Amino acid sequence: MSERLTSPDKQDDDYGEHALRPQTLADFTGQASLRENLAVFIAAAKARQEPMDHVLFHGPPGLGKTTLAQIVARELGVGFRATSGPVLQRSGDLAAILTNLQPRDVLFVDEIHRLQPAIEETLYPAMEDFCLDLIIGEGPAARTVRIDIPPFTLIGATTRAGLLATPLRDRFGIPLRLVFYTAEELHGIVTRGARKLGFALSDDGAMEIAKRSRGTPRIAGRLLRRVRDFAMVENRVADRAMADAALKRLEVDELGLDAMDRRYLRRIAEHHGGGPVGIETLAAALAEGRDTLEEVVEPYLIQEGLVLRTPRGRMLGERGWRHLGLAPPASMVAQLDLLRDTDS
Ligand SMILES: Nc1ncnc2c1ncn2[C@@H]1O[C@H](COP(=O)(O)OP(=O)(O)OP(=O)(O)O)[C@@H](O)[C@H]1O
Ligand SMILES: [Mg+2]
Repeated sequence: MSERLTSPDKQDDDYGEHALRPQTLADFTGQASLRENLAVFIAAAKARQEPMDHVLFHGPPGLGKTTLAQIVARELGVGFRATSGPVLQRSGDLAAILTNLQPRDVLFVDEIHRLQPAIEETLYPAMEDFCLDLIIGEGPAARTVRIDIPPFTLIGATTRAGLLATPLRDRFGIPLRLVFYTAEELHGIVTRGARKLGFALSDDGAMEIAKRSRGTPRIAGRLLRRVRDFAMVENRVADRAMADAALKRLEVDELGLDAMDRRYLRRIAEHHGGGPVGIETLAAALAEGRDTLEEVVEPYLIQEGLVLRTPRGRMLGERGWRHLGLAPPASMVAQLDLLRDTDS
């Protein structure tokens, strides 16, 4: 997919993110209940001087999974080692990492739903009993030796918890789901970010960015940096009008949707009468990967009621019709009412 300003996916120019990344749990805005739970587990593990139980962070991209993993290690006062599902190619790679950990260290595995099956198998005894089953030799002479590894905390992150094998998912004692941020929370994040970047952003300017960030801190940070560019060049304080003008020029609309989102919504409205339409059909028509639609485009549209996921495919929600400036056909209104009734 081409680089979209409002895509929650990580992009090349996001190196600017590091400056904004919160370093402690207290510094981390939003995800209140998740944060409270984590604080308890961290305190308990520290008091017992044991490794914390394994944690799985799942939720849409850009909500803070990697950030939280780093914070957990820092708060526990242990080392942090990071790798990812696609990077780990051989069991030996994983064994090398595991045997080199210090006791109670955090091993962070990003995109854990993309682990090779053989590596998953290696991980099971490591997670459960802190040991590895190594195969020594080849052919009939091959034998397995079990070796101990330092007790550690595995922190997995995934945008697709549904794709995790059940035995793997079950081995995480602490599964935590991240949710989209409210505009108020993003307002706080944006305000703090502006302060860190040392630029003048008014309160309503911050709110304008917050409301258009698709509930996602990564996008908020990105929009903040772009608005700052405009403010610098025009030598103005970034207030609401300034932020609005900048975001309009970047084709980010009032709901934070960009051209891709609107293309997706319009496709359902104009070619499928509001749906239901299958995800594969949509992906082909929009020339996008199904994964991208499901992981990156749809979660926010669904959460905002612009799109509904039904057993028979995607439907445009009432809000989706309105956002396009269209009225849903009468037959569609009846269907949507029905769906709403079964929902509640
Ligand atoms: N609660 C927060 N407060 C302030 N900034 C945040 C918060 N959560 C995330 N961020 C910012 O958003 C950026 C993206 O967060 P992060 O990389 O942790 O997301 P992620 O969930 O790991 O995404 P992905 O699924 O793409 O790996 C961070 O660099 C950080 O600057
Ligand atoms: Mg991440």
